[in-house]
Amino acid sequence: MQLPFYKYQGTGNDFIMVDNREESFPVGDMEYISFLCDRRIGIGADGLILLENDSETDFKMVYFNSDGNQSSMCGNGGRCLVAFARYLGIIQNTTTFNAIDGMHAATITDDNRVKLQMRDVTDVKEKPDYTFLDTGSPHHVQLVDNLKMLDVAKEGAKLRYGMYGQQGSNINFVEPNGANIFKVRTYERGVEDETLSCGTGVTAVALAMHHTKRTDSNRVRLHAEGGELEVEFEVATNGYKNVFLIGPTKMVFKGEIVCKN
Ligand SMILES: N[C@@H](CCC[C@H](N)C(=O)O)C(=O)O
Repeated sequence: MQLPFYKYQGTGNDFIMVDNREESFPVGDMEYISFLCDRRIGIGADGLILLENDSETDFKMVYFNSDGNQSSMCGNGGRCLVAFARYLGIIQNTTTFNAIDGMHAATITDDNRVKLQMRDVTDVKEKPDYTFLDTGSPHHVQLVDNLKMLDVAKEGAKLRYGMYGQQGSNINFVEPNGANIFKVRTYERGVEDETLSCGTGVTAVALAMHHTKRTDSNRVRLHAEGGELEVEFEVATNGYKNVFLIGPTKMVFKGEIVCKN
């Protein structure tokens, strides 16, 4: 087996990218996907993304977590896939593509960041200690005092399994860091560990901070462990619309998969 692959990262959330327009990738093989994402015996990544043909838009995004399961929307992965589509010559600086949560529009800005439209959010559940919302993937958002010292892998796993069971949720811990700026660390389901950044996660944090009146701005900066992202949005009658996730992406290497597992 000889299969070209590319590796991208967006604020430290890293992905194996495969151009699957000719349908050569073994899509149903979970074990193979988790092997490729394994950081010791495989390539290593938080997830694997296939770029496929789509009849309605420029391309289709098919996303797998590093455990090999196909999952819900990945914001950083979507941004990286837009950069990959431009690299492949499929698009120029604007695009629409289909993903598991519907159609997304995106633009590559003059400073080379990818601005990705996320789905509208209509249901924000505000609880005394946390907020829960779905920004394409499910997210628990919780304020903490000493984010730097928090054992995110341990505390995230406790909540992910304890509160949300087998289906799970991603868990975001947040600390305000100035006007309209928040520090975020995320435990990702499907990676079952802390990742350096989560795009749907920081989007959820920005909306949750606005909903709970910790910011009144509709443009919020988020400091993830792997870099800075911005989220813009408009308030709608029943939630949020025109939600955009903005940040850098980078191709870090390309190679060839030469074995099965
Ligand atoms: N890293 C992603 C989120 C990927 C999906 C998540 N692990 C899940 O299964 O819900 C992002 O950037 O949004």
